Amino acid sequence: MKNGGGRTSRIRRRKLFTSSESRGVNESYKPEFIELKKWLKDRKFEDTNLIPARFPGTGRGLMSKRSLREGQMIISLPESCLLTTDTVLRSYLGAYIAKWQPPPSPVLALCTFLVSEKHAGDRSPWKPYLEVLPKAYTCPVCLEPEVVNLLPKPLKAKAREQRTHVQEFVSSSRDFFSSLQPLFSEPVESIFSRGALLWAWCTVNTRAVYMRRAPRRCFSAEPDTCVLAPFLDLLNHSPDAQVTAAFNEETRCYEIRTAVSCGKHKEVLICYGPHDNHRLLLEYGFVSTRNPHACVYVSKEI
Ligand SMILES: C[S@@+](CC[C@H](N)C(=O)[O-])C[C@H]1O[C@@H](n2cnc3c(N)ncnc32)[C@H](O)[C@@H]1O
Repeated sequence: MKNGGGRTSRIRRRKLFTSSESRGVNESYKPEFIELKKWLKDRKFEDTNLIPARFPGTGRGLMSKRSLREGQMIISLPESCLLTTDTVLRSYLGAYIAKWQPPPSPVLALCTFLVSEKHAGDRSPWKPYLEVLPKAYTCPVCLEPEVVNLLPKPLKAKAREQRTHVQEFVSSSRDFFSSLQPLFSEPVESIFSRGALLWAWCTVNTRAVYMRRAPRRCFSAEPDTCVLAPFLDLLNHSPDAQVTAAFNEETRCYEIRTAVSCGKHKEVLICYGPHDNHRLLLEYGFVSTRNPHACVYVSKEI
C-alpha cells in the first residue's frame, strides 16, 4: 500500500458503483457529522450529493441524496480541506522536520501530525475530522499474533512482514519524536506511543487518497503520495464501481466523478483497485465477498 504502484492502483481511480441491496440508515444527524459539516463549510465545501449512512454489508459509508447522472461530479473537495505534507510543514512541526537528519518520510510527517493533533484535543483545528476517524482498525498489524496464526500461510507471512515494517517505522522514529519534546509538556514517549502510532499509520494507509507531490529535501526519498481527504474518505469499496478520481489543478479540488448513473438513496461506492482479498485484508482490513479478483495462492512445491 505504501509503494507507488500499489497505492496508485488502489486509489479508487475509475470506478463507482451503487448497490441496490445496500439501503443505508442516515447518520448525518449525529453530532460528529454535524460538526464535520460545519468545519467543511468553513473551508468552502458544501456537499449536495452525499450523506453519511450505515449500510448492512459495508458499515459506515456515504449515501446518495439524489440520483447522479453518468459523468456527474460526486464530490469536489477543496484543497483547504486536505491534510497533506504541506499542512504538516506549515504547522508547528515544520521547523522540527526541516532540521531533522536523516529527513523523515512523508508518511512519518503525516502520522506525527495526526498523533500530535489528536493529543491536542479541543485545541486542534482538525478536531471535527479526527472525531470521525475510526478509533481502531482491523488490518493484520492490529490483530493479536494468535489470530494472525489462523490466517492462510501466504497471508500469514505478509501479515508478519507488515508487523515488522510497522515496528521498524515506530522504533526508527523514536529519536525524531524526542526532538519534538519542546512542543509538549508531557513526555513525548507517552504521546507518541506504539498504540497512537499504529492508529495513525492505519489511518494513513487505509484512508489516504493518491496525490503525487513534488519531492522536497526536508523529506526522505520515499514518494510523497498520501493525502487525507476528510468526508471523501468515508467512501467504501466495490470492485465493480466506476469513477474517475484526481486532484484538479485548475479548480484546486480533489474531484470524483461517476462514470455510470446512480440511483437516489443508494450507497455510493468507489473502487480502491483490482485487489484480491489478501490485499484488501492487508491494506484495508476487510474482504469482499463477491470479489472478481479473488484468487487462490498455490505454494511453489505444489
Ligand atoms: C476509506 S475508508 C471508508 C470509510 C469507512 N467505512 C469508515 O467508516 O470510515 C476504508 C475502510 O472502510 C472499510 N471498507 C471499505 N469498503 C468496504 C467494504 N466493501 N466492505 C467492508 N468494509 C469496507 C474498511 O474498514 C476500510 O479500511
